[in-house]
Amino acid sequence: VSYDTELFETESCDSNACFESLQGALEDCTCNVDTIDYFNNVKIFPRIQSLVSKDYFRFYKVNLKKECPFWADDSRCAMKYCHIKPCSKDSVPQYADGHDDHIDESPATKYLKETQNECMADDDHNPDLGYLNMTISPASQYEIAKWSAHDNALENFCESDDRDVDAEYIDLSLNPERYTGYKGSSAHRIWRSIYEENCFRPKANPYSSFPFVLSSDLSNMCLEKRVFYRAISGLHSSINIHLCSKYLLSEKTAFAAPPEGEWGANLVEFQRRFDPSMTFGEGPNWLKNLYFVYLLEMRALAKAGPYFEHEEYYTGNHNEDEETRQAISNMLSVIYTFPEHFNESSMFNKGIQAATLKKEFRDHFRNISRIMDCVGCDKCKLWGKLQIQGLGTALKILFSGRWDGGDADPSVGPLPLRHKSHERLQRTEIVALFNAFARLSNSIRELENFRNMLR
Ligand SMILES: Cc1cc2nc3c(=O)[nH]c(=O)nc-3n(C[C@H](O)[C@H](O)[C@H](O)COP(=O)(O)OP(=O)(O)OC[C@H]3O[C@@H](n4cnc5c(N)ncnc54)[C@H](O)[C@@H]3O)c2cc1C
Repeated sequence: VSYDTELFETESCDSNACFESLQGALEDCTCNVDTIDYFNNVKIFPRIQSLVSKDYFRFYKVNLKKECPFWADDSRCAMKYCHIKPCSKDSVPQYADGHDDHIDESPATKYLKETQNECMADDDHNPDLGYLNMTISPASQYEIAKWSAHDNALENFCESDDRDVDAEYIDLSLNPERYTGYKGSSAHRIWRSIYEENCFRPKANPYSSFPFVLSSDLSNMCLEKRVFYRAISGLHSSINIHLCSKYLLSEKTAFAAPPEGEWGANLVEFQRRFDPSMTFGEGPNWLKNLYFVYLLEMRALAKAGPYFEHEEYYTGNHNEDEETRQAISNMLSVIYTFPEHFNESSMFNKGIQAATLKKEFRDHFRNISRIMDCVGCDKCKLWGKLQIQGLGTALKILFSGRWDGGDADPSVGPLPLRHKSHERLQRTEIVALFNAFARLSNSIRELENFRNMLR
């Protein structure tokens, strides 16, 4: 299948085709799209959005300066107006020299082949739109210092970059996920590498370009590999829905535009990305994958519910901490009532191979989180890292085994809904999981807006 770029240059049709196919069963779970639409838009969306505006969830500690382990630093070499000539032979590490056709699978060279021609792609970046606002008020800084002291006193077993010297708190409310102008070969290299990390492509990639995986091939994959692909694809959809719903409609310099520029929903952009006629029929499947990853994360929240209900949510402000805990309990009580949770017990249970597959699953996911350090736009990197860490936390709850057993609640039928566990999560994991779920919830809500625009 070759990718016909002309398709993307045609005017978008005003058909409702992406929504016509976006209904009914989701596959790999018992649920359907309409059930989730109603449940999310009416019950979950208002609760989770209010929750993530609380201080505990508003500040996310992350290291955005980590070097990309796979290719020469993209953001530096692709920056507009950079006076140092980007990617001159001397500035590129020896392994990226481009003369060696030999490809090995060591991390540093794994994705190298594509990097070599792409460092000059200056037009793919707009530093203004990708600008990350690092402001934290002095009062917040003081409070945050107290949080760190509190957290450091706890035992921590998981590796994450919030302890790196370069890790910094970022106020998520100052940096909404929206259109940044990050596109072209640099963004494609990231997505391609991520899908390549999905060892789980059904066959050696026969496609000369996009799409990386055809949905018709998914039925040849085992459930675990399909779940992996669908989770990543669902996240991809969510990111792209956000950039369509918060699109830069007119620049600040345009006549009569507000000083910030005018931001809002761009239906043509949405259709270009999801209409079946523009995506080899794949768009509606990519949207279904969004619902799928939403179910996955919601199930993780339910499973670790007893733990979340009793976590401290420490910010030093006792009243706010208590409010946060109550808001979480309230949202979880709604989540517990969802009738058709994703059932992870059907995964990784087929004999000896299951353990190997599980390890592979985890390793591949870790690699994806490392690829996030290669994203060449700080704002995209921030939200990419957060959402991958959130999804990783959900997978850990579902599949590490550490949240199984205990006192599961048998009153809810064959799938024990919530499990007591003595495991703890780090602050960044909790912040990432709830914010990631809030992003997915917001995407499903935004789909409703696009659906209404097409009526
Ligand atoms: C981690 C990350 C975060 C980003 N964050 C932002 C952001 O905050 N704001 C912003 O404006 N841009 C962001 N981008 C860029 C954005 O995702 C697109 O890459 C960019 O807009 C170019 O879009 P495109 O139409 O060329 O297709 P892309 O989205 O780049 O996709 C490449 C190809 O993948 C296939 N594909 C598309 N969607 C799916 C799917 N859901 N499942 C499976 N396959 C799919 C298609 O064949 C498509 O042609 C981010 C990119 C990355 C990698």
